[in-house]
Amino acid sequence: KLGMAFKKDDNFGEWYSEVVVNSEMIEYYDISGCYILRPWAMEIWELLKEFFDAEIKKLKLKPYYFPLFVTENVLQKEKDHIEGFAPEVAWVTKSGKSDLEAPIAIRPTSETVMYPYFSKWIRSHRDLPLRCNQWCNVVRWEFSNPTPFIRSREFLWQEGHTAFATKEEADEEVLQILELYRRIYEEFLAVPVSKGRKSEMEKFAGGLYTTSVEAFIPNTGRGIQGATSHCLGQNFAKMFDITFENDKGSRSMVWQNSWAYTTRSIGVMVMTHGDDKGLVLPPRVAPLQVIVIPVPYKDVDTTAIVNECKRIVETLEKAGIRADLDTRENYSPGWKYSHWEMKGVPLRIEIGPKDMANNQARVVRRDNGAKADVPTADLVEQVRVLLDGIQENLFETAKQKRDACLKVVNTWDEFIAALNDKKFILAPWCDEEEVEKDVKARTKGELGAAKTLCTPFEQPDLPEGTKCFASGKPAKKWSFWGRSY
Ligand SMILES: O=C1CCCN[C@@H]1CCCn1cnc2ccccc2c1=O
Repeated sequence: KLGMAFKKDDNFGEWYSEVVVNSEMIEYYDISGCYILRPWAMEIWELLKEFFDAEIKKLKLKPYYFPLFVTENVLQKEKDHIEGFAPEVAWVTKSGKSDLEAPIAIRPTSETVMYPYFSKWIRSHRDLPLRCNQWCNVVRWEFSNPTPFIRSREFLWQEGHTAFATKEEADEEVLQILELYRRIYEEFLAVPVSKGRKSEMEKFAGGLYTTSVEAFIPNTGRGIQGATSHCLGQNFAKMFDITFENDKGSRSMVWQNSWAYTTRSIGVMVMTHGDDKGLVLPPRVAPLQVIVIPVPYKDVDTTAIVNECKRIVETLEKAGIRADLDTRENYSPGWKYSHWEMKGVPLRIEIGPKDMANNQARVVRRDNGAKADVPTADLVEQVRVLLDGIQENLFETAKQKRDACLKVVNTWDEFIAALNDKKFILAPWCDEEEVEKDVKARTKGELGAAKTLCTPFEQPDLPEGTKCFASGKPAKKWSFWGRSY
């Protein structure tokens, strides 16, 4: 498939669907909200997993795999965590023609699957900290508009579940994991995010507090939660009787965390960097960083050109660069340029007779189209410099675009104007939940209501007497507000 039918700034939804399909990341499936993840997506997921897994192993996380299924009564165990989510739970009710005795739920998350066993495994403080991570799929049978990677009824994630003897240890880990999520987004996906704390209304109801990294999509003017790291306090310990014998010989409840990032992160990257030629991949997550294309010429020795391409690919691969060549004879060089641009490959190397004669390679950047003739002797070094330059340029460009959407407001009218202008809003808030609910009520409409996205850890100065933009009461903090995914 060559060329895009939709432009990013004209029809974002159609553009996005076209990019994820034409770049061969996604194949649509015949069940709504379910998608096939093809190698071009899975290889990105695997590159992120490689980084994250290595980092959490340094934090002493151990790999587990728990069952996909959970019984009804165990799922209902923690009331406030389930309330509101119940409609999304998918149930198995039959096997073959016969009904199951009792319906079995498919995990939408694994707290209730795991914690009865945490209770069994944790006896004394010597069993702590317990640090459990699993890479798996979860199912949430949502009904709002399904979007590849961003909102699907099944998705892949990692979920970490940890238990500590003290709140201090839990508090520390919440932030260590949140920093890893920031690195996933900013250092790998080249997407700027804001670290902060969710409001009492937006947090995970079953927990004590929720922190998150929040991204923003300028084209739609919507915030999007990138990843989340909760301190659960002792709520689940109470429900599932997860206690340990403390040094006074009595029993104490553990302090727990749970945290996750999902395949949604890939969708955020696509939305952030993609352009009207298709996907644009940050080199650190590109399954292929360099594509080498022979440009044969009539009555010129094509074999020599193809051999030079092979030599270049081998040299790059030996240097740890993910490279390949496209020698398909039934496609023109021009067709190949468009094809690999659609797939977002960061660098293209063209080798024609002139390049051969001059012992050079024509190197073309996907992010800004810049072309350079590089002596083949310097190729590895120059490719590394270019790949780092692309990674940096994509992040800086995304950061500038996101910051250009940021609007600081002080009054309701400014807030509404900014909301209608698709801005990422920073506003002084009195921190009252009634006001949060009121803002939702006053902004609901077909685009969805505005809500708090997070209260950023980095708080701008809040002068004495600053008033809440919505209630006029004394403001207590600056918070990010906006419509969201
Ligand atoms: O975020 C995380 C991080 C990873 C572990 N789980 C927590 C909290 C999940 C919250 N949640 C989200 N959707 C749900 C859907 C159905 C049932 C339950 C739930 C549910 O508990």
